[in-house]
Amino acid sequence: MLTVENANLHYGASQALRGVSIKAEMGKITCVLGRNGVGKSSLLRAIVGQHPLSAGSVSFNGTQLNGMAPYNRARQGVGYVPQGREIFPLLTVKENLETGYAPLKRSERSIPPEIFNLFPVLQSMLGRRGGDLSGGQQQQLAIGRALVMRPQILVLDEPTEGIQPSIIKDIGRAIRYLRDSAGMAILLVEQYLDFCRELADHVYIMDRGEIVHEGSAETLDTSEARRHLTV
Ligand SMILES: Nc1ncnc2c1ncn2[C@@H]1O[C@H](COP(=O)(O)OP(=O)(O)OP(=O)(O)O)[C@@H](O)[C@H]1O
Repeated sequence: MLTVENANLHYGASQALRGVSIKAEMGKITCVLGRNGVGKSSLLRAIVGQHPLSAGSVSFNGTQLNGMAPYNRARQGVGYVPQGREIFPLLTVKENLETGYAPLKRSERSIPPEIFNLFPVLQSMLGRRGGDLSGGQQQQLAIGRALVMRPQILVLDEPTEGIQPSIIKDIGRAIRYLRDSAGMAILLVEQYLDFCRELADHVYIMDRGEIVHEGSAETLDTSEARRHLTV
């Protein structure tokens, strides 16, 4: 289980997270909903080690991650799909996937065939440049790259952003498969309420750097959620 406790995060004098506590259980999909600028990406950056917390803690399956470099968090099993996907446009699809090898030992460096079962388009485009792929294909590539290191938790930053509905369905299916077959923990942040409701087991709503609501996806009060999602 991933546990974030009483997390504060600052950019200079401006505070982006205020006492945030969340949990993401193994074999469950946890979604943090919130509109633009409420601190969702900051929370994920703190979890993967791209920005330090000014107070609070992050732990995964009992190991404290605070102060640990991002590549060591990856070795602990934390996989990350950043907002905007961050695909290398001039590298091929295969080379982009191979960048996921970095935290692995030499003997472990292979692309799990499961990635191509989840996203067949990646296999058919292995030799194409990342920059030639559509936004949806790039999102599938970014998820594939994170899976190369065989994570135990997958952390995704707005996986539906700017993506056509058919590919959103494929991504939802892949996320469910990872939860059900591998017992992976999935933590995703989203603004897209329906995607979150259909997919998540547990939902948090974030507003202005704070968690303002928490509960199971089934009991989520959608009008309350929408109130926090509209400006
Ligand atoms: N590098 C930075 N330097 C200064 N302020 C930042 C930085 N990154 C984010 N912020 C500010 O921190 C707050 C939270 O931003 P964050 O990106 O975490 O929100 P978000 O909910 O992920 O929004 P979005 O969906 O737009 O990414 C915002 O007010 C934002 O302007």
